[in-house]
Amino acid sequence: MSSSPKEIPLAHLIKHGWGDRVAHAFAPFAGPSTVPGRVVCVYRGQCDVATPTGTIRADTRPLTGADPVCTGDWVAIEGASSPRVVAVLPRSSALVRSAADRTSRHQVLAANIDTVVIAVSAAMPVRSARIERLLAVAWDSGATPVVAVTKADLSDDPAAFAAAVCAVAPGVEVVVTSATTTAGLDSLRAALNGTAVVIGPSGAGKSTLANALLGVDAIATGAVRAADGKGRHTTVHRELHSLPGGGVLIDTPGLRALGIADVGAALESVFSDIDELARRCGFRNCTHRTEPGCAVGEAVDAGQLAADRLQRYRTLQRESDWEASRSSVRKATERKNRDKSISRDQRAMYRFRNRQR
Ligand SMILES: Nc1nc2c(ncn2[C@@H]2O[C@H](COP(=O)(O)OP(=O)(O)OP(=O)(O)O)[C@@H](O)[C@H]2O)c(=O)[nH]1
Ligand SMILES: [Zn+2]
Repeated sequence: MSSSPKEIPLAHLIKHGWGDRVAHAFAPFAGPSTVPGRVVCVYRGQCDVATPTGTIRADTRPLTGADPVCTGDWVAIEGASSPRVVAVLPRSSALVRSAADRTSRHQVLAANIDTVVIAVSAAMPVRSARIERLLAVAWDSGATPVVAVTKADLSDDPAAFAAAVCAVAPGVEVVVTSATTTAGLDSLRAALNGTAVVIGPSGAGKSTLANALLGVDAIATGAVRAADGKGRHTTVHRELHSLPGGGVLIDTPGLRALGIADVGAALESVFSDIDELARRCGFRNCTHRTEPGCAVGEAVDAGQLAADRLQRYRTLQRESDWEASRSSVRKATERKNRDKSISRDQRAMYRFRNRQR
């Protein structure tokens, strides 16, 4: 046995996704009284963190910023009797949405994720725009999206449903599942990699699916209101669980309105079919409206591309551009405020010096 402080028992951390990348990221923070940990659940001013010696509650108030940590973050912890988070390690990926309150702030839904599972209920009609929006956020995170069609047992024709989903999710694996019959669960397990996060609207069956993958009822689930098929927002926290066969799963509360952040390049992945066509347009900066030799327009005319899909692409692009301009305004304001406070500090310092003379 070694007495080196760096020799930490890692079994509990490995279960929560510890690996070479994280070990490397933690190295600069390592110290005799510092341990690594992964944020499992976030509360106001506190969070639950999986550490080498088990999951503990830690204080996040030493950190600055509005939402200093989020579920999935790797952190450095100090203090055995009253543990506190002293640093957040750089994120390898982050699922970000634009704040619903229209402040220009963004909300990080989950960090350090490898797979984004988009839950789409087969008990409801396909909502293309919503799926594309979820895909935009997923691709933008840096992780790989997978669509899990849920509640296949409630659909008359799950295959047709899946085909309609595939049409708006080119290049994305679509797995048809039912937590009730357990159909498709093994295929979904095989599609997961590292840390997976499940997102989707309330009532889509995210928690039920997560429980089925976990093999235990670790997460409370809710009954869907019969009248409108809408969920009641059972899940309140984003919570990280370790999967029995390896890997990690984060369950999230239903996303009612999902504002996209500046997702620029991610839209090319979401609409890779259109992007592919656009490469063949006569003009490089073709807007696919009235230009001659527009391959996108030709595909619409030939019935190969749905006109409404092109329309939704434009809508998301506008929203993303608007978010991009908003965030550059925000950054400029932040800079101005920082400069203001620096000059305030400088004035205070000069006053102080003058008094010393
Ligand atoms: N028939 C059937 N019902 C399901 C299936 N999966 C989930 N449900 C039901 O759908 C309802 C909503 O499921 P939840 O897992 O709570 O949905 P959720 O997406 O986690 O909802 P929020 O926590 O509100 O975001 C519950 O009544 C589940 O029993 C399934 O595979 N088949
Ligand atoms: Zn064009």
